[in-house]
Formats: sequence, structure tokens, C-alpha cells
Amino acid sequence: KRASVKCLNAAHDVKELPFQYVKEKMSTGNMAPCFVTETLNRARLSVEDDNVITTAVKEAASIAFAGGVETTTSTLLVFLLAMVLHPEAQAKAHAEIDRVVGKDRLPSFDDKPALPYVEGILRETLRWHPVFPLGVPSATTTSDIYKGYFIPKGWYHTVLAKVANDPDYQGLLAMTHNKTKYPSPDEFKPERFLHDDGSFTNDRMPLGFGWGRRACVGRHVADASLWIATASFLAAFSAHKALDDHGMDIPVIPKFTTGAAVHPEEFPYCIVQRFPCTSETLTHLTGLEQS
Ligand code: HEM
Repeated sequence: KRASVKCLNAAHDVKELPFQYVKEKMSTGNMAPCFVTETLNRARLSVEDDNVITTAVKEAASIAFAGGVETTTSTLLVFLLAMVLHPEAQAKAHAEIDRVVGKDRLPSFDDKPALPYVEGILRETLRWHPVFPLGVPSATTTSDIYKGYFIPKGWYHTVLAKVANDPDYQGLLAMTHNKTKYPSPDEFKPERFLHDDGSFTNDRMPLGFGWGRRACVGRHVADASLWIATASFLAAFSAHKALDDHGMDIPVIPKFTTGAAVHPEEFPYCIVQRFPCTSETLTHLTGLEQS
């Protein structure tokens, strides 16, 4: 009971607190445009009842927050881990960005088609360690029989995708680690998403976002924000193993949390700025005014 009260309060806070924060900042004219400001302003042009607008925007924003923050952050942590463990892949991405984008600006979405290796790194990140290794459980709305198993209606019964004939992996991981499609699946190899001539294969690794009616509604936002974050990071920084007091690499042994949604456990790393940055670039990168 105590745990459920905590959950109830957290569900209330995640809806209310960020929304109140934005409203307060809007009232002093101090809020940069965001999903909440834009949707509130637009809805007020066609809907009169402010309560209806407030409830709808609050619900939509909190669902996007709850669905998007942990998943996107976890994926970026997997990317960081991969870059620390695979300097050879990172060096190839750096070379591609320097050749296509140059060193004076950050990549933009217009550069995406010309950066197949960066694309490969993102797809391999989503494949190597998906946020939901078992997928997301569902419940059936009608009774069903699947391969001799009776799945009753109305009884809360979770259904997880499971791929048979693979003793090593379960659920979604068995698909992203399909040994026929992705040989040596535990290895991080962005090249598996590239043709021999270096062009992108168009395997966008959508599996991590689910499938069918309940597939992730935020997948396009997630895909775009992951791409721009990884491409910008690679343009501006490089990630390395941290050094100990004797200047030696501190070994990184990848470990993951357990649960429905997983992410790498804390690991030592070091991030180095690749080029002297103009304050404009740094402002763009961090969203913070530089002094
Ligand atoms: C790396 C980022 C993300 C991953 C890996 C991810 C993954 C998933 C998965 C596996 C599901 C369940 C699909 C199923 O049941 O088959 C899901 C559902 C959902 N996701 Fe995402 N997601 C991500 C980002 C986001 C973002 C950015 C948003 C919102 C802006 C979002 C909003 C949602 C919502 C609302 C659902 C429930 C959809 C429904 O039940 O109809 N997700 N996501």
C-alpha cells in the first residue's frame, strides 16, 4: 500500500510540476518555446474551455515525458558505452563527419543522408542493447489460443513476444540478436548496417519501438532526437576510457541494470572536446548562454 501511494504521488507530480513550471515562466514572459507553450497557444485559438485545454496538454506532455525521457537517456548511455569500448568505430564516424560537415558547424538533419556511418552507429546502438530487451508486455482483449496455450480474456495476463529456438536470447533481444541476420550479435559493428560501398542498408532497426497497434507513438521524435544528439556529440567530442593515477586506461566491463527497461550501470569514461569551439557552437550544443 505504501508503494502504491508513492506511485500515485509520483504520477501526480510528473503531470503537475513541469506544467506549473512552464505556466509560471510563461506568465513572466520568461519561457522559451516548447511543446507545452506551443500547444497551449494553438489550442486557445479554437477551444474556449481553458480546463479542457489544460487537462489535454498536461496529459499529452506528461505522457511524452514519461515515455521519452528514460528511454532516450538510456539509449544515449548505450551509445556512450559503445563509443568508449570501440574507438575504431568512433574514429570512422569522426572522419565521416569531418569530411561531410567540416569542423566549423554542427551536423544538421540535411546532412543525414551523407552520414551513413553515423546512421550505422545509431542503428547498432538500438540493436546491441535495446532499452526493453524483453519488449513491453501487453494484455489480450479477447480469449485466444496460441500454439496450444490458452490466454484468457479479462484476466490481467501479460503477453511478451518470445522467439523460439534460441537458447541464448529471449523476447525482443532474440530478434535484435538474430544470429542469421546479425552474425556475432554481441559485437558492436555499425558496418552491419552498411552495404559494401558504404551506403546505408535501410535497416532502421525499428524493433526496439515495438510493432503493431501499440508501437511507440514517439518513435519518430525519438529517432530524430537520438540522431541529432549522437551526430552532434560525435562532431564536437570524443569519448574515451578514463585514466587512472598512472595514466593507464581504467577497464570498462559493461554491466546492465535489470528490469523491464534497462540501461548501462555506471562506468568510468572521459569526454574530450575535439576542436576549439566558438562560443556560438557551444551555446547551440548545450542550450546555455556562454560567458
Ligand atoms: C529510444 C527511445 C524510445 C524507445 C526505445 C521506446 C520504446 C517503446 C516501446 C517498446 C513501446 C511499447 C510498444 C509495444 O507495446 O509494442 C513504447 C510505447 C510508447 N512510447 Fe516509446 N520509446 C521511446 C521514446 C518515446 C518518446 C520520445 C515518446 C514520446 C514523445 C514515447 C511515447 C510512447 C508512448 C505514449 C507509448 C505507448 C503507445 C501505446 O500504447 O499506444 N516513446 N515505446
